[in-house]
Amino acid sequence: MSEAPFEKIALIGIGLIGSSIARDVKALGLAGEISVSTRSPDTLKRAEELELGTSYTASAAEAVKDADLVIVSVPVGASGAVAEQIAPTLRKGAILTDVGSTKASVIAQMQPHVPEGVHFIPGHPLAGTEKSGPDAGFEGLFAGRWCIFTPLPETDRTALDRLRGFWEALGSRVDEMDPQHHDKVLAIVSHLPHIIAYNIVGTADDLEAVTQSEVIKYSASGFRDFTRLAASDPTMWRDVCLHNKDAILEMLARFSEDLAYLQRAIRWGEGDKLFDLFTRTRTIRRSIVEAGQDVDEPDFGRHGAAKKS
Ligand SMILES: NC(=O)C1=CN([C@@H]2O[C@H](COP(=O)(O)OP(=O)(O)OC[C@H]3O[C@@H](n4cnc5c(N)ncnc54)[C@H](O)[C@@H]3O)[C@@H](O)[C@H]2O)C=CC1
Ligand SMILES: O=C(O)C(=O)Cc1ccc(O)cc1
Repeated sequence: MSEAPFEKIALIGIGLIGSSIARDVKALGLAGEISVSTRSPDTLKRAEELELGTSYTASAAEAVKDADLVIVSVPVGASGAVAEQIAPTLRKGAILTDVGSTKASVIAQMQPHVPEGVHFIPGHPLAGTEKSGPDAGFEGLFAGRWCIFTPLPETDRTALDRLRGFWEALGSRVDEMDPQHHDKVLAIVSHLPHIIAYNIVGTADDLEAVTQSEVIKYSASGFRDFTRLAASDPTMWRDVCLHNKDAILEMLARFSEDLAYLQRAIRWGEGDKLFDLFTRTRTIRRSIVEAGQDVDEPDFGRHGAAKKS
């Protein structure tokens, strides 16, 4: 029998992302042991019922002992506290990574606690859903999706290649980026769409002239797409907003300017302006579909692509 690439993987946080990683690690035999730790006793119990790991503990410090790979999958606002808890028991030579949706803030919170000899490689898989908790995870979530690393200048290349191999085994494609650039890119492609969704659904809920039951009864598919995003985890998205504040505010300012342009064009009946914008945006959608990034298409990236050699 061939040896697993990692002796022991510690998963700190076992919600949608942590539990999806656990399912893949198990299915693909990537670790000899999987220790699971999370703050909430109910979640830890559920992870055990789902047999996501080989050991379970409420103590993150206990979980990381002897682990050669530690993956922190908690809301970004909790990353600093987790790093502080695990610092004293991290094994020398271990790889420490995370999956947080913002990177500059996670680095600022975690790096000061990382002991000498531990390889800290911040990461972000661009894969997920609006659901949360250990039951929401599934095998193959990361297949065909990007995982972005935002390594520090001093990051050890051998450790980085090892972590790259891990994500590639899960079926992901890996890219590297500067953390500030990551935060700007994600602000427009992920954070703003969620904020817009929360806002439009909130606006619909606040209307006096249209009842809530009418919104539900007549919701067209466009509105339904927004409600899916607006059902995303409130803790996670509160943290994303607070921890990528500058980039989000910058993108929101641009968005508001462009919205004012549209508003003006509608007010003054400038159909050509509307038509030109709507034509330009169509090509973006077509490029996404052509690049194979349209995961809403049935069966894309969901069924065992990670298992293909
Ligand atoms: N949900 C998504 O689609 C994606 C989320 N992410 C990022 O992944 C991370 C985890 O997100 P999800 O798995 O979706 O969240 P989740 O809500 O499903 O799970 C979060 C886990 O963290 C634990 N936790 C919370 N605070 C903690 C603390 N202080 N100490 C220890 N454990 C704690 C919870 O008990 C739970 O096990 C977040 O940083 C998020 O930004 C990244 C890509 C996609
Ligand atoms: O559910 C969706 O459409 C998402 O966009 C999931 C998602 C949420 C947060 C991330 O940092 C990455 C992916």
